[in-house]
Amino acid sequence: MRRPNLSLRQLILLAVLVGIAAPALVVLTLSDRLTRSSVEPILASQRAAVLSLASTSLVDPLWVLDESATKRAIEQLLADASVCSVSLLEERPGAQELKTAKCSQGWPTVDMAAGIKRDGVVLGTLTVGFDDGATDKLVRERQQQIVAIVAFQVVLGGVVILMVLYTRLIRPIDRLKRQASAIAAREPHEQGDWQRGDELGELGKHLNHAGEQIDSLLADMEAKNTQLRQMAMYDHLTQLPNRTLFREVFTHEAAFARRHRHLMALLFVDLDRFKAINDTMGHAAGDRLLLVVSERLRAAVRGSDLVCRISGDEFLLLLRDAQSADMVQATVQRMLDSVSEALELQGGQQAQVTASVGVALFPQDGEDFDELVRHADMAMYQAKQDGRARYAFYEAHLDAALAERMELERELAEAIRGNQLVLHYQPIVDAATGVVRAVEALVRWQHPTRGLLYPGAFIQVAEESGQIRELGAWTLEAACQQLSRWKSQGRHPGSVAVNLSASHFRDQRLPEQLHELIQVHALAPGELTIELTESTVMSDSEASMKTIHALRDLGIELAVDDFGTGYSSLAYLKLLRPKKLKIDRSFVRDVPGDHDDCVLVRAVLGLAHALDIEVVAEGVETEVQRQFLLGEACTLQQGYLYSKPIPAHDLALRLNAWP
Ligand SMILES: Nc1nc2c(ncn2[C@@H]2O[C@@H]3COP(=O)(O)O[C@H]4[C@@H](O)[C@H](n5cnc6c(=O)[nH]c(N)nc65)O[C@@H]4COP(=O)(O)O[C@H]3[C@H]2O)c(=O)[nH]1
Repeated sequence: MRRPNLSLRQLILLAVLVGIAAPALVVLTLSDRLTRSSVEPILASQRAAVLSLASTSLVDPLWVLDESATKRAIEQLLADASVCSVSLLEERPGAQELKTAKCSQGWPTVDMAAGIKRDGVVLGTLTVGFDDGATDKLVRERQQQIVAIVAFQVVLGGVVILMVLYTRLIRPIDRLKRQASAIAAREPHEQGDWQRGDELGELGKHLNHAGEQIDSLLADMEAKNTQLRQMAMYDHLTQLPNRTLFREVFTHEAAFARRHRHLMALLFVDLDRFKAINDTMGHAAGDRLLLVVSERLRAAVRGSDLVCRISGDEFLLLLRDAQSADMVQATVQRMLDSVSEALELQGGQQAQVTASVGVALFPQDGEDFDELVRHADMAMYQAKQDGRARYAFYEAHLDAALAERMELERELAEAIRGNQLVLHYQPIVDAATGVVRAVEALVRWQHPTRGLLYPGAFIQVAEESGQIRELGAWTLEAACQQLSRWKSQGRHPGSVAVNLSASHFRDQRLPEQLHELIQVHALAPGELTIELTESTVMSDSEASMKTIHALRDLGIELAVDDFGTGYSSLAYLKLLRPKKLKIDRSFVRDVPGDHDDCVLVRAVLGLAHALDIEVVAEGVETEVQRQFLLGEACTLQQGYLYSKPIPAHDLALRLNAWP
């Protein structure tokens, strides 16, 4: 059976009512019987006493037959309030029964009789009719008293119990309930003042404590939630929205723009050569630069436009109400100008960075976020291809070629990290003796689907995407490791040459890194040759020269690669003082048949000998070329005539065979 759903207050009230009123009712119900049972013996003994007294008072008058005294005694008896009627029957012969009554006919009476005796002689019988209505009256009076007492008890008991229960139980429980509800509903609530030492006081104190803990947990959770939301939706460095939030806002705005036929522009901004700046100036400087750039981007657009950072040096911007392509163009140009202004980094370092921007318009260049971002990304690539520090609008025909190129970049990043790169080695031989003097490490990419790729297929991509630094680091590590392994196997190929490109030389930390590498692999500095091209030295010559000098100071050898193909500056050659010059194979290819090439080779050899620089002829494919070069005292030669670049394992077998 379901219990009625009563509140505590109702239940207590009910309990009090039942607990107090029920006994009272029982008392009242039984009071008639109880009163009667207590009153009746009293009345009976009173009546017996009256009867006995009356019969005693009649003894003498009856003995002496004094009629008047008998009457007086009977009248006296009749005067008693409890007596209704008196009847006297004398025992003497001829005596008449004497009957007197004062109550009306039919009045309830209780008749009691007693014999009147003297010296054992029965003189008569006295019968007294006692008023039975007196019993009821007495019982009623008693009952009224009981009712009054019970009522007083019920009221007083009820009031006292209810007051105590209300002040000591119901009210505190109400307070506890309110406090607990406020805690549960996470409403602001005050601590209860629980001074009392009973169970409710204890409970109140526990609730206060629990409330405090819940408040602090909630505050903690709130703070964590805010932090998580901040982390999930905003970039931690610049505090700009991140891609997730940008996508949300874009989706919302796109629906609005579609309804109101507004034009929106999505801008993909990528900083040019940021990675190089980050690597050369350090990460703190890179972070500061990103902060300044993000400020500039924000300032260049309207407050209602959205700027977000999606990764290292990439930003997305949403121009909500673009109005026209011309307006977008003006905004983007303003933005590019602002970004490229010189800025001061910590410690007064000056820096300058430019950005390439790709623009895709909504809805014409893409219906959804991913498509639009992809197209803006492609347009940004186009801007990079066009020479950086500029913008390009997405055009449908960009798709195929750029997508392929971007895919290649992504794959290359995976390749560098996923160990898909391998080094092949090509010996540099003393043509007079056939002894291997050195090996050049040349990188290959073991592509998972396209087979072995040669540097021509990916070095430029690595250069342009900034991945060349990572690739170079990998090559240096792998080459040094290999040389060290050969050495430990007793097969020393002289030294190993590694190609590094211009951006490596802009990094002032390169000497330190190479020094560490040499130490780790227990190589002598002279066992590592760095090949660089003339154009490397020419670009950003001041910074590169600093690095080059530091390398030379370390004892690391330098070789100028492809000599003769760049803007050969003799002044630089003097400054560089490389250990080796490598005559480009385009000059070797046609010797001795081509007179000009022969003159050029001789000139280079003459110059190098004068400056005490060794010369390596590249691309030697034929015996005739070998003989010609030997005849010109160019003994160090490299080319297919001796060996193509081959895997380390194959080269080791060859080294066994060579003197
Ligand atoms: N036709 C012909 N070619 C010959 C002959 N002997 C050698 N070669 C090729 O000439 C290139 C010599 O390397 P390089 O001038 O440093 O030119 C290299 C170098 O500038 C660059 N490269 C290679 N590996 C790396 C690397 O690890 N880092 C960087 N930054 N560049 C690299 O890629 C260029 C091309 O490398 P590869 O394709 O391996 O091409 C190699 C080699 O296979 C020959 O007798 N005839």
